[in-house]
Amino acid sequence: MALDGKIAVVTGAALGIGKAITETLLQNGAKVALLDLNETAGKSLMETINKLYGQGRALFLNCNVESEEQIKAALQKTAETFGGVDILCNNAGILNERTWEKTVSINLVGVIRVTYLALEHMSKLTGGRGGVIVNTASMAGIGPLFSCPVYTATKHGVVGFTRAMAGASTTSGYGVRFNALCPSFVQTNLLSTLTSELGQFANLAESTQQLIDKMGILNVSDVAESVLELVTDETKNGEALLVFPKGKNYMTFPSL
Ligand SMILES: NC(=O)C1=CN([C@@H]2O[C@H](COP(=O)(O)OP(=O)(O)OC[C@H]3O[C@@H](n4cnc5c(N)ncnc54)[C@H](O)[C@@H]3O)[C@@H](O)[C@H]2O)C=CC1
Ligand SMILES: CCCCCC(=O)/C=C/C=C\C=C\C=C\[C@@H](O)[C@@H](O)CCCC(=O)O
Repeated sequence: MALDGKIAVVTGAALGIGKAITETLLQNGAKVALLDLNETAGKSLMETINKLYGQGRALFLNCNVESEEQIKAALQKTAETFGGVDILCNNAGILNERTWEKTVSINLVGVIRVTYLALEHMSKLTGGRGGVIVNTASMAGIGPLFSCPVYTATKHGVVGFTRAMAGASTTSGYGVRFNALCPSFVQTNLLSTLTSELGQFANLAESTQQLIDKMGILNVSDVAESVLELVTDETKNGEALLVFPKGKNYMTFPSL
């Protein structure tokens, strides 16, 4: 799938991995709607992008993925401004084991909410052109992180949702591919604030730090390059792409 003229929506686009995904999609010719609840960072990024890539390539929309109303409005505005939706990157996420219901609401329910509303614009069954959805899960969506059980559960949920939606799409004819991105540790705010967010599992911070030291830390641009692969390679559907500092590989699941 070539990206020239394609229209992408990225959630959690203002900072971290979402910002890098946005930049990579723009560098490859897409127009991007940046959805985030951080208005200051989002607007500033949009201004920088439009100076760098030309006016009208990016649109910031203040959108909390917990709000059905805000998601609907953001998708409608994207479709009206750019002319449809071809690519969705469900990337917004938090790690907080104290406010764990919020972690579930953003990381898992948010992905489902945005997906269902975006499919109204993307699915060939409802007048869309088809396209691709990439969900930012995590390596914690494949193997558990002991210091954050709820975060782990949400990411396992995202991987399962992605794989089931890929099958539903193929079987029903949405014309939309679904893939999950599963990076190991990445240098972002989420990682640097980790120890204060573990709640009752704070005693496990040290062993998690040992795991981080052992596995190493990715930079956001490596992760964004993997998103580009999942977006452009039309053979990929229902995949979970593991990304490590030393490389990447597609997860093989047992066939039941
Ligand atoms: N940093 C890491 O080590 C890893 C992160 N991930 C996942 O990558 C995704 C992005 O995380 P990072 O870039 O690391 O985090 P980050 O904290 O640097 O950036 C997250 C972005 O999402 C936005 N956001 C948060 N809640 C939101 C909401 N309710 N609605 C809309 N936007 C919201 C924030 O304002 C921010 O711009 C998350 O889903 C995270 O779980 C996955 C594997 C590793
Ligand atoms: C705790 C910080 C989470 C930061 C964001 C994120 O999603 C990063 C995930 C990175 C790697 C996950 C690896 C999981 C490995 C486990 O399945 C197992 O090998 C080790 C478990 C031991 C432990 O948690 O201490």
